[in-house]
Amino acid sequence: MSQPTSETTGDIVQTMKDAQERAAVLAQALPFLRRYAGDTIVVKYGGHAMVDDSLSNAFGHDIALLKLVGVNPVVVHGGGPQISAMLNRLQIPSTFVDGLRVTDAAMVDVIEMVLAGKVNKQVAGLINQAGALAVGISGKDGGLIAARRLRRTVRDADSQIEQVLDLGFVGEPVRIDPRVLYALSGSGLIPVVAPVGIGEKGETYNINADTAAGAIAGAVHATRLLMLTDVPGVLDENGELIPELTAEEARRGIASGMISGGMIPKVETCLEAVRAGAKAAVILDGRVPHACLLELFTEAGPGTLIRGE
Ligand SMILES: Nc1ncnc2c1ncn2[C@@H]1O[C@H](COP(=O)(O)OP(=O)(O)O)[C@@H](O)[C@H]1O
Ligand SMILES: CC(=O)N[C@@H](CCC(=O)OP(=O)(O)O)C(=O)O
Repeated sequence: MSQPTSETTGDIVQTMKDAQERAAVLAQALPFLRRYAGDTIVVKYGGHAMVDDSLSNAFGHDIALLKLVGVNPVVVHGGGPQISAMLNRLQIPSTFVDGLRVTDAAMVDVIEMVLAGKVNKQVAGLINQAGALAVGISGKDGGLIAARRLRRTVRDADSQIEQVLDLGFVGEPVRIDPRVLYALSGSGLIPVVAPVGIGEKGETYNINADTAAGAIAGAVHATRLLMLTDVPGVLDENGELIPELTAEEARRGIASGMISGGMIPKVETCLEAVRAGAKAAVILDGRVPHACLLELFTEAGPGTLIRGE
């Protein structure tokens, strides 16, 4: 009988070590698996995160795994870059106010096609390919997101007169009817929601995906709202990650300018979600592979946690 060479012995030792490390990670996850069993976790999946194939596949696997271990994930996706690409092809220019795309009647048709069509099916497909069953719907299905025209006001610096801005068919959720989510989740399926809402007269509204995810997380009393973004979380003046932020600290951070730009609506959405009924919200780095699993099932919890007051 031939003796294994030292190289193959080394390989075997390494394989055993890898397996032991994996087993240790699984064992560490057990208390977290118990903690979240049967809970609803809302995950906001942004359009930028979708363009990297290996990250997208890891995301699909994470969501499928959550369902398999007894958690009820609800995915709310964005699609800003995908909408911009289609509008560019159609030579329709976009303008943004405070990160919101000003949306006229012609644009809202294109936006609904992109969000509730291509992107919605693509995200559901990622999860399906990972072995779970996801169903793509829009906020118009089952009356999930009743919306109205968003009213934005700005104050003129000189005259101090307030002006109402017309953002067209940009909507804000007024009522969430979660029955369609419960029906799907209760049947072993994973709802994947496009952030499109329906108005009183049947008109369609384009809703910022963060806002839609926050409203849904509040309405279903989600245990966690996970907001995947392109930074490690909320950073302080020195660029260090803030692991936990109270509502008061968040308000001070916005007032001082420490929290600015796109992070303002994100933090405000988290505050609104916990006010409305979510237990906590986490802003975390979607560029890290398996960010959702790391957040939920390890001590490391890599992002910024925002709890209710
Ligand atoms: N204190 C802060 N901590 C982290 N990011 C911040 C902070 N203040 C402003 N930002 C900016 O907010 C951005 C995240 O918001 P946004 O670009 O709208 O995210 P997304 O496209 O994922 O929705 C970060 O890339 C960063 O440039
Ligand atoms: C009103 C508004 O701005 N709606 C967004 C909807 C998509 C979105 O929010 O996508 P991300 O999460 O990928 O940015 C838009 O038109 O781009």
